[in-house]
Amino acid sequence: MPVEEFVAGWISGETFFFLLSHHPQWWITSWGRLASSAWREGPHSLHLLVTTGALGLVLGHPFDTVKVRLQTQNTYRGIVDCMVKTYRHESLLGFFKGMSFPIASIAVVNSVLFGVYSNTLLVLTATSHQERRAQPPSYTHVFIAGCTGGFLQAYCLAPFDLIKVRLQNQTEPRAQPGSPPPQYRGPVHCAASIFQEEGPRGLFRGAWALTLRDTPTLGIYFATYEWLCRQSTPDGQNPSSATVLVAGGFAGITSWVTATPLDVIKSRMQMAGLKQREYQGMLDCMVSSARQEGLGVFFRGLTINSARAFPVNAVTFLSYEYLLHSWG
Ligand SMILES: CN(C)C(=N)NCCC[C@H](N)C(=O)O
Repeated sequence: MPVEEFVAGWISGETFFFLLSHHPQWWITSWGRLASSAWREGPHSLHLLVTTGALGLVLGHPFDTVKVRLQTQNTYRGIVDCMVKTYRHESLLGFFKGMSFPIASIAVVNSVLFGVYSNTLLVLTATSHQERRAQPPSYTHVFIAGCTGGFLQAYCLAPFDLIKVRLQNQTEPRAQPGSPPPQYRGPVHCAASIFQEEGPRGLFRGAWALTLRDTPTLGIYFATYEWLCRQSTPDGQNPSSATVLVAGGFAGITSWVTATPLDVIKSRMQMAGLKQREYQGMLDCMVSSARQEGLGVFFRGLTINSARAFPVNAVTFLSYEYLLHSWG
């Protein structure tokens, strides 16, 4: 099993926005050279990539917080209203609630996703990453491998995602003397409280909706990426950095557009019993949400999530591809 697929997934999971936050001209042209020279230069520069990559998640997190709040709370009239209210009541810090667990888990989650995807393709097509440009896999194989990666990553992601969503939904301002403290004091307290109150299964609340969200949409994610790369690359050649960025960005948007209805249900199931009413199950959540708020409820957070998905996934694919090429 090619271990480098997991390592590339790990590192690309940590490099979101790294170059966006430094020199925008670099990430279009020479991210590959930078990543491969970082690898050759050894652990020190890789460490630099990993730590600065965390900055990417920090920059993307405010968009995610607005998305989660729009999906689970009915107090906002739209993106701007949510931003203004969050800023007024909670200051800039409000946008960064629940960020530490995603930072801690992104490397694990992405290495499972990209590693399982790539190894499933290896099993299905008997071609390694290096051979795949000369002998491209069929879209059916790409789709199946993506679904398999999505299915397995969902289980790694579920507890981290639950804690993120619970913390993002705490709208209390920073603790003032005399004011009631928020329900959760931080991610560890949140995890411990859920564990104590509901047992280990409680940490997997919403996991079914998450699995149903990620299994087909990650198939779509990888198939879109492959299709866009092949459209703009001569046969047998590797796609250019610009192609990888654009294909990765659009793959992110396409998969999130298709994932949004179940993303809304997943977030609501994760909040059930707290700010939301309890649901009998996923179907009950879907039906009662649609009855009370109309079909538009299934597209809440779509715009802001698409804006976030393009840069995040463009850079993820670029770093993943180039790390693999620089080793191969
Ligand atoms: C539609 N889905 C679930 C995905 N495309 N997931 C894979 C990309 C996840 C990336 N860290 C992001 O947050 O966009």
